[in-house]
This record gives sequence, C-alpha cells and structure tokens, in this order.
Amino acid sequence: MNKITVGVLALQGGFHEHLNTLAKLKVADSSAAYVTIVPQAVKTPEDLSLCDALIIPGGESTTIALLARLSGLLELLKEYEKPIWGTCAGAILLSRQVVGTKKGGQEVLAKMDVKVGRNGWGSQVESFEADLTVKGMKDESRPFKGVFIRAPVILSLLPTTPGQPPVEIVARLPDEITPSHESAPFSAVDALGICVPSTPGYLPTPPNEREVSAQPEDLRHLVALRQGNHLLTTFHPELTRDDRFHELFVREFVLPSLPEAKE
Ligand SMILES: NC(=O)CC[C@H](N)C(=O)O
Repeated sequence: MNKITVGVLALQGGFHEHLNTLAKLKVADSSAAYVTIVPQAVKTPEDLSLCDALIIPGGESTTIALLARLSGLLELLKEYEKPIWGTCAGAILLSRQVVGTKKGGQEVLAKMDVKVGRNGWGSQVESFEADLTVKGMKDESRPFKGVFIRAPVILSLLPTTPGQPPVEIVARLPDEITPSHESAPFSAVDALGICVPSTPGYLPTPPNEREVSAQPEDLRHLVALRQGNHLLTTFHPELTRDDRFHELFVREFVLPSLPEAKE
C-alpha cells in the first residue's frame, strides 16, 4: 500500500494543475507511513489501467466526454469501479443528470445520484471565490478557498441507486452567498425539483426519477459531495496552493479502496 498511482484524465482542461499538485503531495496512511504517489496523465485505456484512482479535471464537460469517446475511454470510465474525483466539468461528468447541456446533449458517467445545472452561477466574469469548511479535511477549522469558474450547481439529490451508498455532503457555501444570476440555465423552481427546461438538449426528468421533494435547503449551496468512493467538487481545488483536498481524496477515498486496506 505504500505506492499508489493516481490518474488525471488529460484530454482537455486543467489536468496539468492536478498532476503538479499530486507530484508534490504528501499523504500518510493509517500507520503514519508516507505513501508514494505516482501521478499519471490518462489519455488512453492503457494509461487508465495503471491507475488506482482517477481525477477528472475542470474544462469543458461536453468536449471532455467527446474526446473520451474518441479515445476509447468513455465506456471504460462508465464501468470503472475505482475512486473518481470530478472537479467542475469533472463533477458534471460524474452526475447522473445534467440541466443546460449543449445541443445534442451531454454524455455522463452517472456515478453519483445528483442532478447538476451547467454554468449555474453565470458566465466566466461571474466567477468567484468562497471560504469553505470541508468535512474530514486536515486542519478542518482553517477554511479552504473554493475557486468557482463557470461552475455547475447542484439542483437535486436523486433517489439513491439500489445497492449504492447515499450521497453525503462534504462542503457547502456560506449562507450569505446566494445564486442570483439571470443567465443561469434554470429557474428557482428548478432547484426545488420542478424541472424547467431553458436550453435545447435538456431532457425532462422521468417520473420514476423524481427527486425527494422535501429538500428544504437551497441545494445550490452544496459544493462538494461524496457517494461511496466518488467525490465531486463544483469548484477547483487544483487552482490554489492548498493541497488539502487532494490529501483528503487520497487518504479517505483511494487508500481505503486498495485491496491491502481490506485485509
Ligand atoms: N471550470 C469548469 O470546469 C467549467 C465547466 C463548464 N462550464 C462545463 O460545463 O463544462
């Protein structure tokens, strides 16, 4: 267990930043021994086969999905059972449903029972930063700077897929930050689970997949979620010098998933 390979899907978007963070990362296992982390750029099925876990970076989710299909990775990723962490565009790919897709729709890996809205906070100029408290993070009382760039928003938590663990909240935005963009590809009612399509390519939620209706909180405040060994963050931890999110992913998601850890 002292050497692990963490892949970063390197087809488009901010993969260099994740690889650079992984190259410097220090993570101790449960016996306080440091783990050797080998970062691996993943462009082909062979690259993926070397990995113990995968990070899908931010970028443009439609393009990443298209390139994954062209490189023979998309079906492998849909079947992948090792831990995956998706940041921003990667979070969109991990979700089961997406609102505001480009014309022609959006292929997803559907690993997490979540519905997201693309570009939910507006355009590039409306990018922002926010201090987050992250469950399970080292030095948890010190806020983690979340960088949101054309970020998706969580619209609903969908019924849990049979056999899967429930979705857990890892981080949320402070209450004073309110989504208020007219350019957002959904309306307020959409956040309550009543889907209002506003862009072509959007498919209404099938009746048997209706969200649990009594979700009192504005789910758009949820910005990091876990389901089993998958993690999504709607922001970009790789764009800060703070490597605690990468440490959390390796320590809490990757190390416990290794065969040796179960002995
Ligand atoms: N920073 C990002 O990854 C933006 C995601 C992009 N808006 C998308 O929908 O794919």
